[in-house]
Amino acid sequence: MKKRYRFLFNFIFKHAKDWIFISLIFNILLGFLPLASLWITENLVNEISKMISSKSGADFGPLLHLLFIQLIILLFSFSSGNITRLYDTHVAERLNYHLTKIVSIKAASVPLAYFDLPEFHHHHERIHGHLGERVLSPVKRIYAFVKESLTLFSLIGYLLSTHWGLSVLSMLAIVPTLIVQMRFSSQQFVMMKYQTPNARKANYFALLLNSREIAKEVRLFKLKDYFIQQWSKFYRKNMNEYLTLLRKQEYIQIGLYLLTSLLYVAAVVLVISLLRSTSLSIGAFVAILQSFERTQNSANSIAINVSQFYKDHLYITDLVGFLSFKEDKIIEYTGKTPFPHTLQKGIRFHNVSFKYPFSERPVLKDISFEIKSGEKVAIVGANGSGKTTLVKCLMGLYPVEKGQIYFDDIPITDMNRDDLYEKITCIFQDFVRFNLSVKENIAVGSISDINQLSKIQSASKKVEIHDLITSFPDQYDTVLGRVLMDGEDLSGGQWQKIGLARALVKEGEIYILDEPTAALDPLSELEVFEKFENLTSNKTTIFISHRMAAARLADRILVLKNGKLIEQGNHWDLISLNGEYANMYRMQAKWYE
Ligand SMILES: Nc1ncnc2c1ncn2[C@@H]1O[C@H](COP(=O)(O)OP(=O)(O)OP(=O)(O)O)[C@@H](O)[C@H]1O
Repeated sequence: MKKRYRFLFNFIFKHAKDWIFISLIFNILLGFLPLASLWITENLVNEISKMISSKSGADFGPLLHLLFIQLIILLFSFSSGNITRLYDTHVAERLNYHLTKIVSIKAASVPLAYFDLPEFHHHHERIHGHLGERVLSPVKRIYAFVKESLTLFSLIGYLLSTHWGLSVLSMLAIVPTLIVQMRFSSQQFVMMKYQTPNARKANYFALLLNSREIAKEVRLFKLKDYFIQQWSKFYRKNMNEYLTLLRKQEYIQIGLYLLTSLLYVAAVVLVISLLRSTSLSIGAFVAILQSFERTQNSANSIAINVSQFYKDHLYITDLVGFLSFKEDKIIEYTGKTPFPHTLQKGIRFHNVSFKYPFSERPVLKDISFEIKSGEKVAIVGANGSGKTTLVKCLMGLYPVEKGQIYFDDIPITDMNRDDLYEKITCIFQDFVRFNLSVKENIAVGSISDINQLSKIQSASKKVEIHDLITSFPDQYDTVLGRVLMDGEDLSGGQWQKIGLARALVKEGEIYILDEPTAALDPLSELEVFEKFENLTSNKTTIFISHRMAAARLADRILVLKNGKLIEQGNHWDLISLNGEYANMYRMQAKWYE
């Protein structure tokens, strides 16, 4: 509780200190406005009735005086809404900017394994949207509470000065309203929380229907009806539950209005009897009825604000929960040792075993091998044998469960993680095709070089994509993809060259290619690997491929099967071993006979 509100207060204080004070003063003034209004009404009505009943000439002086004050009050009351709305929106936008930034930085810095956790995604989804407004909301509610309480107590005081029964009647409606409204809010929030998984599924299907990437499949496989049906199933379930709750709440709300109206009628009866028995002025009569109505509005407003505050409180809990999201099962490397300037000995896996944090299935089983500095290694094996997982562990994206990985005898657990990412370059099989310019698409390999066009050009020349790029009217500023704007579309093979250029632009120590060449024909793939080997001649390279002809080029081949390293050696060693590799090689050789 404390932590949440410390965060909230510090955050708003840091970015909207002026708003905290100005808004409070404004609300205090607004809190007394209804009482001032009533005082004017009472006096105006009395003054007018005096004028009507007066037989001698009317004195307009006091009336004009009262009308002038009334004008000021009206002006303040009408314009206050616009001014506060504008000021609040201004501050909310400012907070939104800062919070969206904090949330995005958090999402981009958590361990990769968090993205395997549905709870992490649900959390993210719940706090999504209008962050500034929602963070400001609890403070606005407190201020509104202060404002309405001042109004309520000043008016109850006014009613009390006339008759205690009037204040009792007006207060009788407050308690049930307060309880019911608070209950409504918590029900709605609980519903939103448990509906998140279904809402995410509905959004996912809606996204599939709108996504450019899968537009081909949607048409070709006639998936439209199936996806709409799935979307509708999840959407309607949530919608029906929400509407049922809303209906129930509306019925209760009508019951509450009935109670309030009865209390109002009782108050009117009491005032009429007072008119008859005491010397109550006509102005006071009008003001009492107005103030009775106004206390009900204030009570309602207080109840809504308290109950909505509860909703806001749950939201803040979620937001702070997301910002401090931690899953104990997921360990992080927090070492400080820098990566060696140049790798001397190489990489060593020592009895490494691994299973994904939320799975019981072992993926890597007791793996040990060494890669010498500058060596070219290929990893082969059937689908799901653990090749990508092995390189993910090597890059420190997933911490290993048992065993150790060494870089020149420095354990990965001691290594500075950012330094490690800096020295290892990997192009994955599903590398991202950004809807950004060619220049950016290549420079993401080493984003600090975004303005070094000669470096970017040199990388693209090496992978022979420079000529194509310069044939575009905007050359390196040409946008790739057509989602954000009217850009150029590249073929699968051309994109892969962009991917390789991305790897080359970074001057790393270790280069990993995880099948980024899968879309190329076997001969082109072979060519790319040969070329890549030459371009990175003195660097350590690891490439994963299903094509044994490409693996032949490697100094050493590691063969994985069901998470175990079953063979290693060069092509001829493994052929003469006549094991798994030789088998795969012969099978593939047959395709080309
Ligand atoms: N994030 C994850 N969480 C849980 N299990 C995973 C995750 N990623 C991969 N796996 C599992 O780990 C096993 C090894 O997957 P991996 O991607 O390493 O195989 P691979 O040898 O690279 O396969 P392929 O040749 O098909 O790319 C698979 O059984 C896969 O289901």
